[in-house]
Amino acid sequence: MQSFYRDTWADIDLDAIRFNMKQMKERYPSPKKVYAVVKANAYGHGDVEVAQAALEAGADQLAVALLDEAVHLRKQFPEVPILILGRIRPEQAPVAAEHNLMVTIFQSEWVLKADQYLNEPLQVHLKIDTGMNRQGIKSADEAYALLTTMKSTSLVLKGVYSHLATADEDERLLLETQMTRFQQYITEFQDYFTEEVEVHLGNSAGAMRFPESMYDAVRFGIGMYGLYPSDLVRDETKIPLKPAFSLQSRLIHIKQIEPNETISYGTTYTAQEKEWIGTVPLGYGDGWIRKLQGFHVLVNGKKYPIVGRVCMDQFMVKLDQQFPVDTPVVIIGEQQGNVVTTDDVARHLETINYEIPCMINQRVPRVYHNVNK
Ligand SMILES: Cc1ncc(COP(=O)(O)O)c(CNc2conc2O)c1O
Repeated sequence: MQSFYRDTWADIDLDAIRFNMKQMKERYPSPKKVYAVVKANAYGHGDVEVAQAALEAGADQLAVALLDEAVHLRKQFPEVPILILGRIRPEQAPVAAEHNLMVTIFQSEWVLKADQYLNEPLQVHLKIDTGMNRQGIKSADEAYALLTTMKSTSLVLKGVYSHLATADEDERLLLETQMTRFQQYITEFQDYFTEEVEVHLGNSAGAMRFPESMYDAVRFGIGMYGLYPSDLVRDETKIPLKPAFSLQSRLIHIKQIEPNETISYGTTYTAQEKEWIGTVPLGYGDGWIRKLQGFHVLVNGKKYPIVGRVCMDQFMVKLDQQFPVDTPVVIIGEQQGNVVTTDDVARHLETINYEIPCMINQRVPRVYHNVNK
């Protein structure tokens, strides 16, 4: 039963999520662990639905960015290990402990402050910054100070990890530097990083390219959604992935305009001849931004250009014939053997595929397919 009224929606294929997770599990089998990275509402796909499908397909644990995301998922998944990748506030440590969440730490002062609020154990993963320069401790001295400080607290070390900045690129210097630095920490602090401490380093690119060098667990994000971290990873690994996200709509209006008539705000498009113009109910109010003027969509299996400025709720396309109202429009996905990919949209916007499903906001309903397995 459809629970929305509008003529635009995103189809999420949960069988694709399962297929992609199985590809990762095949290349990185148990007892190694795979985190399904479902932060940012599962990269715009829907965190609960994706987490459920990923777990069905063999994912061992979940990773999110925010305490808010983790608490939301804990309500749906009472037993699954959940790691928060971002920093939470020290005063929120009891919330994480109460919900049995794993928290990322990398500041000694945080450890001391959080412990003042805690009256039960809190599971933590130590983040090491080996070159991403975003979060993490930066030296062995810092690591020693933090681990020493931890001894007298309620914090329980459950993991140690780092994040790779260029695993998706044909760049070896920083990649090898990061891997070497990480191993140096693992060796130097082996008395702290015992069997119970999970060691993890890989994102999708690291996990797909170098599974044998990825320690105890990998954090599988973009690949789970059927998108490659880069063309290099796709071509080098040849791992088959199936895109889970497609974006559908219908023509809500079609008319013919005369030569020299203009389209939309600011008259940035002028018809050169009699032209059929269709209106599609998606706009920058949905995250389909104005820079997508000049991109294209599929109607009847053929690519047609977006003409004139994208509005808040609609955009216009130049057609080559009259189509009836309600004619299906594929904005991202396949139609009659033709395809517009998330990568095509990313290329037009001079960005990466990660950003595209994330940018399509929650005014666009997500419709889940192949839910129960
Ligand atoms: C710490 C950490 N681990 C794993 C992942 C998963 O990476 P993947 O999707 O390439 O597999 C991310 C993704 N973080 C981001 C992806 O894009 N921008 C980010 O900050 C991350 O920040």
